[in-house]
Amino acid sequence: MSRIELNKVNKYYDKALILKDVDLVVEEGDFMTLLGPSGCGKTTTLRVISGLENPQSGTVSIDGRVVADPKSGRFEPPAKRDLNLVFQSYALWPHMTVFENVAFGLTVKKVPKNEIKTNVMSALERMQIGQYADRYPSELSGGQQQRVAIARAIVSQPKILLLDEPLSNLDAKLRIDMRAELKRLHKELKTTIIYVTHDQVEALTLSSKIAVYFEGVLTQCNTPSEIYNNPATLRVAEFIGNPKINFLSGILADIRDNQLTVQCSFGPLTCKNIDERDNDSVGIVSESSSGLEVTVAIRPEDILIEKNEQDGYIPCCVSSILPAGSETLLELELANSLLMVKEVGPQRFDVGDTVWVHMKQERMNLYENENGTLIMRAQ
Ligand SMILES: Nc1ncnc2c1ncn2[C@@H]1O[C@H](COP(=O)(O)OP(=O)(O)OP(=O)(O)O)[C@@H](O)[C@H]1O
Repeated sequence: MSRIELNKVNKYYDKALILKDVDLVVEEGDFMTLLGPSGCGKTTTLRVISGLENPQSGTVSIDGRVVADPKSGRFEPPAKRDLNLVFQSYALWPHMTVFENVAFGLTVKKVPKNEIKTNVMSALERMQIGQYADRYPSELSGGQQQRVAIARAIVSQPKILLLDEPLSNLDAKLRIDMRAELKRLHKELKTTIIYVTHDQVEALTLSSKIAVYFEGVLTQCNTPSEIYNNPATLRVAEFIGNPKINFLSGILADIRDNQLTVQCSFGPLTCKNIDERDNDSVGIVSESSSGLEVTVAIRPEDILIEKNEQDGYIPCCVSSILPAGSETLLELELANSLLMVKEVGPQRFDVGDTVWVHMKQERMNLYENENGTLIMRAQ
């Protein structure tokens, strides 16, 4: 187990600034996922942590030991950082058997032969590929090769495992199987894992923490449930969740008696006032905020839908229906907005129906339009 800390890390490739003042703490035993769109700097962060790249400024520390600090010229090479990196491409040696591939690092370190055998077989068994020890990589499926790559990374029992999109070459079913195996592996080995993906489902399923990046800026780092329920910015809210979160824009109209009213094109929406909530990271909504242009964000599963008129419900028209087995997605027209609603269970409505919706007050997040930041969080 190990703790990793990045402090104000800036990384340039040529003149392009790729990582911008990145502060990131990965606690011992964390399964930290770096999540973000293509090109946002996830792999670069892994490379800086591993020592394959040196930042131009800022520091990288492992267990309190500074391993990179351009200011003082300190730079510890990858081999001394007690970590292992698995790339998206498995990079197995084609002329070596599975056993030899996994044993390679230990052989180079001149570990005694019987110890190598025990450790390699234990890593292969852990990845459930012991029976393939004598095969060559070309005789294995993509998923099996991926397991060999992970076995090779864990055989030396590194304190830190860095995984760069390790499941991206697998088909959908294998990805799900391998996710479960990675989760089990993390639980068993208790290694600190830093995992790169642009697949949000993977991130939400596997991680103890998620760091969301956009264009080299670390925008939010928190638990999967906090990232999902209380995204720090409109951009994080839009990026996380499938189907996408609903945004309803309006003007902050009234703040009183712990009630906050946003005037939207279809009428007023009432949310609970921040006074009832205690989170320092959220901006304060005061009476002087009246008139502010804001966006209410609410997830499709947090909207109740009824066939008949109900007190406090808003009428909408069903514009499209997407049945998806155990759930149904409905697109509703609400004034000039479209609202996506997720209903568990079979389809109850038809296109053209008038339905009545209720948005759960306690599930609404409120963002200031000007800078896109969260000013009032859902509970
Ligand atoms: N060796 C390099 N030289 C120059 N630019 C690079 C180099 N490596 C990466 N970049 C650029 O740095 C940016 C961040 O790349 P990085 O690989 O960290 O992104 P990523 O978030 O991992 O993306 P992806 O999800 O597509 O793998 C990209 O714009 C990329 O083109």
